[in-house]
This record gives sequence, C-alpha cells and structure tokens, in this order.
Amino acid sequence: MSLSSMSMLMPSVGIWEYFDFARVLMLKTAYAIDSTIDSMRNFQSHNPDLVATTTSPHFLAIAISLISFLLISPLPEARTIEVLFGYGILNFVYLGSFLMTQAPTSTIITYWLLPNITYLTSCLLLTLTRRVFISPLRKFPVPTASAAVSNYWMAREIGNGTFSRTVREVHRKTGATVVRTGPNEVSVNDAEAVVKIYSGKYQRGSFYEGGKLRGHAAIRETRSNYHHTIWRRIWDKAFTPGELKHYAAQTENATSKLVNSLKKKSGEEVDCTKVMDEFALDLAAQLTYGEDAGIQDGTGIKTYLESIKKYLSWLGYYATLRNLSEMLSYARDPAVLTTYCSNSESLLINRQRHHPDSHDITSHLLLEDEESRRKFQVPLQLAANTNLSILMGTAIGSTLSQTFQTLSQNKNIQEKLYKELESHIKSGGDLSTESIKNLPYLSATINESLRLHNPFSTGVHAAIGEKGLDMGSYHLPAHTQVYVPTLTIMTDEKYFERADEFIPERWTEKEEMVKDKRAYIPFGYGVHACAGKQLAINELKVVVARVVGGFVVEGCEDGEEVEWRDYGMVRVGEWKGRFRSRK
Ligand code: HEM
Repeated sequence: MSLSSMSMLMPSVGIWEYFDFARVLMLKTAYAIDSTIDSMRNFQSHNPDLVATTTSPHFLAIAISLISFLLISPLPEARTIEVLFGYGILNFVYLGSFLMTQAPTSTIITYWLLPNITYLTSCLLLTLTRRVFISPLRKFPVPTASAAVSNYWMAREIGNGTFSRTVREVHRKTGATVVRTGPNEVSVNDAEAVVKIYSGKYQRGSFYEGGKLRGHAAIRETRSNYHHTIWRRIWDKAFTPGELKHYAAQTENATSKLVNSLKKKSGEEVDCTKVMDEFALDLAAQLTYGEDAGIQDGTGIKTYLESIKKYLSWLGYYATLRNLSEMLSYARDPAVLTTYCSNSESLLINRQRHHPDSHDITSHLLLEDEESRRKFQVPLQLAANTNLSILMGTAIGSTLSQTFQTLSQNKNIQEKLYKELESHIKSGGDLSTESIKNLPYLSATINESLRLHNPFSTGVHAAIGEKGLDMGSYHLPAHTQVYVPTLTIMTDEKYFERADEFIPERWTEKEEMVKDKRAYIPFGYGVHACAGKQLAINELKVVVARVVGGFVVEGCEDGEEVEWRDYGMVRVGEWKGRFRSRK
C-alpha cells in the first residue's frame, strides 16, 4: 500500500480536529514524503545504471546534514537547545506523518530511523573533521588529542582540580604561547595579550553561563555588559574607602578571636587548612550578612565548607560542558547545587528577618544604582550576588593556608617579617589595618603569596570579538574562547626570575626579579577585575601580620608540597602545623 492510499485511513475526527494546523501540516508532509519516496523508487527503476545510493534516503540524510552543518557551524556559540528543538520538531512532523498513515514498521525503519542514524553520524563526522583538520586552532599544540575533539578533557581536568597545573605543564613542555585546551578554547600565556584580551567591555566567555545559581547570574557570571555595568556600580559602592574602614574593624575583631584560639592551642598540632578555611568562611559571612556563620564555634551549618568544595568540583564539569549545562538548566537543580545555595540563602533570610538594618555588603547590594535606578530585581538575583560574596571570601582561606605553609618552610622569611613587625610596634605602630598598610616586607610577602598561591589559578574566560585578535606572531579567530592562565603566566621564567620560588624581595630591593609586571594579574584585569581587591589585601595583611607577630609557624618539612586542587577556585588539602606562641 502506498503512503498516499494509507493516508486515507487517517481518522478525520477526534483529537486531530483540535490540532487542525498540525494535522494539515503532517498530512502535507506525508504526501510530500510519499511522493518523494515514489519518485525515488521510480527514478531508481528507470535509471538502473545510476548508483543506487545517490537516490537513497541515506544520501538525502547526508546531504541534509551537510547543509545543516554549513548553516549552523559558522554561528558563534550556536545554542544546543535551539538546534535540538529545530531537529526535534522536524523529526516529530516527519515521524508523525508516517504514524498517521499507518505505514508498516519496516517503512518507518527504512525511511525514518535509519536515515536519522545516518544524519546524526554524518553530523558527528563533519564536526570531528572540522575540529581536527579544518579549525584554524589546529596549529596550536594540544595537551592530548581528545582536547581538540571535545570539551570533555577540559571538564574532567577542572572537575578533578588538576586543570591549571596541566595547562602549565603543556606550556612549559612545548614552549608554546598558545595552547589549545578545547575544540574552540585556547590558553594564552602572553603578558602583552592580557591588555588586549581583557580591554574595554570585552565579551565574557561561555564558561560563566554554568555559574548561574538557580537560573540567576551574579555579577561575575553575567555575560551581559549592560547588566554588568549597572551591577558593578552597585558592588563598587560596597568597597569605598569608608566601607573598607568599617570592614577593617570587623576583620581585626575576627582575627583577634583567631589569635586567641591559636594561643590556647599553642604548640599543639592543628589542621591549618581547616583553621584558615573556617576562619575565612566566618569572616565572609560576617562581612556579607553582618553575622558570622558559626563555623568556628560549631553552632553553624557543619557541612557548609564541604558543600562549597562539592559545588566547585561539580561546577567544573558542568560549566565546561556548555551543551550539557544548557540542557540541564531546564531540569531540576541537582542536590549539590541546592545544598550549596540554601546554606548561603538561609543566612540571607536570617539577616533579612532579624537584623535588616545591618551595615554589611548586603546592605549595599539591596540599594538601587543611582544612575540607572535599577537594582537586583528578584530575591534569587540578590541571593546569587551575596552567595558570590561568600564564595570570594572563602578564597582568602586557601591563600592563608598556603602562605602559612610556605612561611613554615622558610624560617628566614618568617623571621624577616617578624622583625619588620617588631620594629613597627617598637616605633609606636600597632597591627591595625591602617597602621600596617605600607609595611614593605609584609606587602611583598602578600604580593608573593598572591602570585604563587592564587586562589583563581585557572584564568578569566573571555570570547574573542568579531575582528579576531592579531598578536603578530599568532592570530586568534573571532569567537574563540580564551583565557590567560593565571598560574602559568605568574610562574613563567619569561616574566619572573626564579619563578617557582617564594622570594618577597622581588617586590622590594630585587625589583629586577620581576621582568614584566603585566604578567602579575592576581586579581584579574579590566572591567571584571576583582571588586573586593582592597578588602582581600587588607584581610590577608592583618591575619598574616597578627599570626606571624604572635607565633612561630611550624609545619611541613622543607620542600613538602601541600596538596591543592583547582576547581576554578583553589581548595587546599590538609596540612598539620603548629602555631607556637612567641610569648
Ligand atoms: C585572595 C583573595 C581574592 C582574589 C585573589 C580575588 C581575585 C579575583 C579575580 C581573579 C576575579 C575575576 C574573576 C573572573 O572574572 O572570573 C575576581 C572577581 C571578583 N571578586 Fe575577587 N578575589 C579575592 C577576594 C575577594 C573578596 C574577599 C571579595 C569580596 C566580596 C571579592 C569580590 C569579587 C567580585 C564581586 C568579583 C566579580 C567582579 C566582576 O565581575 O566585576 N573578591 N576576584
């Protein structure tokens, strides 16, 4: 029975009457398919000499895949969900037409299922061919062949926390300035490129889309320059000199508590990373919501820190596999995300209920931007931004932990720092934020810490604009996803002498050891550079000054590396140390 005669059997009453449009469309498609198949058979029977495959549905499927490939592949960041939607609708109409005409299963398999498999296979092969043999990025070295083919390699590296070190290894081994780490993604280890990539209102990389919390982006994740400009004005109001003074007092109080608790454990072995992580989280909550999170005294959410670590590892996979994350964003939020969000949200709710007039970072994020008269519209948008404040605050913990570990291995640096603090106090100074801000060796130690122990060692992701980026010796095509690898560039001998060594003097009397300051980007560069930079520096200085001023830090054996993982943000493993009271 031909398809046209089968279509007569189609019911003309019932549910289809309510979907008249769909019914007519499907019928027309069914007739079109029917006559196409008939003419294909007809053509084949009258042209036996012609290769049969050229008229087969598979040939058509390949031709259609080539056309769709040519149409879709030049689109920058073609949205998977839109492509799948288009493919799904067309297939639905096509399959629906067969079903309506009650075609036998064998016809459906021959003319629908198998051509679909051919179509998908040829799309896949075309994509692989383009990525491996045609992409202009093919000339750059890759860590492994699979990195050129799919983002899975990168997702696995970020999810496992090894990405920034692997990227550095490849740059060092190959000596290449540009390394391809994904089908359309490169790492650029070039101080000159920093200014060019991150200048003006550059386009943020697609990586940040995965960082949206419950569908809402915080300032760091938004890829809209329009929103970012407004939100950045709101955020910047939270870090004026007056506000920094206010946070300084809170930081000093929190540090005094930390010092007192370390005094009680003087000489005892402690898990230094845990101590610093818990301190940083409590301080972040204090500054963000006006009240600490009760982590150090055990009254708060016990799994809070663990939930941050789990979230970051999950985010590594999720944000890198953009196609998957785009689709999953329509599904229910996974537990790892809801737990992470709800911890911070419960603190926000508590603040709003019990002390809504608290003077903290949130009090600024609640205000509207004076220029545009806009503010964070919905509670979840506000929550995403306050959550970011907590997350960034915890970055202090990993830097502190690694700094104390380094000081414990470098007694000479520790003593030189102590001497500076001692003579500062002898000459009438104290260890307040204001008083220590210009101590040269302390500043140099923090600079060196931020270079070697930066919590954001992967790099800031951007997308190259319409015109591409011409750097003379290399060219990056339009829409390439790009980042300057923070760890790699800040530990490159090209830019820093004895780059892997902790030498604070390079920031004081041995200036020649910093060969190119443009490579020093601990807080990022350009419009998205860290909004809390001064707060972070103040916090690090106060804690390091007070701990080194009050204790001898002992711990790891010389050269022993403490494990750290980088999930887009560094998490440091456990290390046992002692804070031996000086008095
Ligand atoms: C050692 C501590 C810190 C370091 C090294 C650091 C570094 C950075 C870097 C590299 C970025 C750019 C990230 C990106 O675009 O992917 C950034 C963004 C940001 N940081 Fe920090 N940060 C630190 C602490 C803080 C603290 C304590 C705050 C306070 C809340 C803060 C607030 C922010 C904000 C709001 C942004 C987003 C800025 C924007 O997108 O316009 N950071 N930070």
